[in-house]
Amino acid sequence: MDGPPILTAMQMRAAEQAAFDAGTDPYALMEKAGAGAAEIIWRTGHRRDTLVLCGPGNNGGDGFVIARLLRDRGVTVRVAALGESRTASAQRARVAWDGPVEDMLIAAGAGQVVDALFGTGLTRGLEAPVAARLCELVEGATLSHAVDLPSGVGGDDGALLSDVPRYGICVALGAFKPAHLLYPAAGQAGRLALVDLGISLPGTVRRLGSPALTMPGPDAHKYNRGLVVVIGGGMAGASQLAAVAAARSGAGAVRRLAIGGMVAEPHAIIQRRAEQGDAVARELEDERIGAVLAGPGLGLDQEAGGRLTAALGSGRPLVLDADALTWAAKDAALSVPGGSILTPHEGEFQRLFGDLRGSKVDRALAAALRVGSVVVYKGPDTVIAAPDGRARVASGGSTWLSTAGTGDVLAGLAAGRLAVTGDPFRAACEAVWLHGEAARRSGAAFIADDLLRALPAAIAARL
Ligand SMILES: NC(=O)C1=CN([C@@H]2O[C@H](COP(=O)(O)OP(=O)(O)OC[C@H]3O[C@@H](n4cnc5c(N)ncnc54)[C@H](OP(=O)(O)O)[C@@H]3O)[C@@H](O)[C@H]2O)[C@@H](O)CC1
Ligand SMILES: Nc1ncnc2c1ncn2[C@@H]1O[C@H](COP(=O)(O)OP(=O)(O)O)[C@@H](O)[C@H]1O
Ligand SMILES: [K+]
Repeated sequence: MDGPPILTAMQMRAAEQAAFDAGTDPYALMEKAGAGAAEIIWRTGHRRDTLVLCGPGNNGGDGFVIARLLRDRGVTVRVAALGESRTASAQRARVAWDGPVEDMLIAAGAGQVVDALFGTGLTRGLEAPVAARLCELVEGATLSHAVDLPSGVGGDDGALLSDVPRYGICVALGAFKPAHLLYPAAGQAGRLALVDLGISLPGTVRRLGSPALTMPGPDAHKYNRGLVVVIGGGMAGASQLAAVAAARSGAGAVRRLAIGGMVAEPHAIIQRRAEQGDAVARELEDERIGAVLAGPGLGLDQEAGGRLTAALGSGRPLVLDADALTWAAKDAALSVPGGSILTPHEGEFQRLFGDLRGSKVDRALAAALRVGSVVVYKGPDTVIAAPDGRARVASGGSTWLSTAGTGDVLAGLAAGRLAVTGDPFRAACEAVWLHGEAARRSGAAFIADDLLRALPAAIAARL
């Protein structure tokens, strides 16, 4: 579940400084970063003629190292710079490159372009002529690499500070930065590669890794594998999708509390009628219940509010999604019990938490702290945040997920994994991973129901 760390520029500088304080030579670190990047560029580009663009800071210094090492392997390399090198390490790397240095603004293109203009030191957008020339050169190349970051993105929040071209590969140095995973920058970075610089890094914010799941033990029975209750409402299909997802996530038993007519299949879902809050409250007295899901298809009428109130007061572990989040945003009396899982999309997040500051990771962490619960802030870049400061980011998954009902499936998965594990953060991480993996396995133009069918294979892949 723990993918590689994600560091802001300030955290990256602190980690590098700690390494320098412990005796690492700054220039040796630049050589190591440049060598790692050159290796990746060599493996993908081979002998393609190459233009390396070098900026004034250490990112440019990496570029000079890359240029030298590619040339040493027999690649035809040209270097074009944007001004003089301003740091001691970059100046040293520039001297070690003993070939000519062209002016970036007038240099001709090449089959392969390496952007080492700016990395974590970018403080503002590129000047318009520089951004325009960068776009022309990168878009005119067959293969393009961004060194550490695409020049022009806000490394800490993934914003585009000026026009940014789309790269083939982005080689992150030392650690991923938020912009590698957060949109819109993540959409321009292309395929991600990571160079390990061997320095010690903080690990509270990480890329979401694949979970280690386990089979039920020989002592397993339906009630000790996790009992989930899904509270239904006017839109039966939504709570049914969630209920089946919970069942397919590995839970032992799933009950769906329906209003009106029952959904017949699959027969494994236990359907019970509970329209009023008091009927729901009675259903939730069962102490074996490991998770209650409220929200998908719940409704916004008065009876729906009564059913939600019963869930919030049940004392059972909760997953709140969709209409439950809309209720919580508009009715201050409906406070969210700590230790829950909330799964808002962008609109629900805005309604619940308003305009928080910072990157999507910062906003998710602030929201988690405010409600004392795990927040799954959904989207093409989904951030899972815990009140203790941990966060995981899942990005670059199937964009076919942008179809109705996939959020209901995710909420059901979160409830199922919560009942199985009893740990809200772990459950949310496992649910997001399984959801993304089921989408990957479902190919193109799938619908939410198809994700349900892909879940057993997604789980089997992690046993
Ligand atoms: N620390 C290390 O030892 C290691 C670091 N590593 C590498 O260093 C990179 C970070 O290096 P960095 O901090 O030197 O910043 P970098 O991104 O090169 O740019 C800063 C320069 O650009 C300037 N500038 C900013 N914005 C601008 C704009 N819009 N238009 C024009 N100029 C602008 C800014 O000057 P300013 O005008 O803001 O004073 C400054 O001169 C990191 O991403 C990684 O690649 C690796 O080698 C591993 C070892
Ligand atoms: N463009 C996208 N790329 C990847 N995943 C997406 C994209 N759009 C939505 N998703 C994912 O699909 C799901 C949609 O959930 P939600 O918006 O609640 O939809 P619904 O309410 O219709 O079920 C979330 O898990 C979200 O992260
Ligand atoms: K760069």
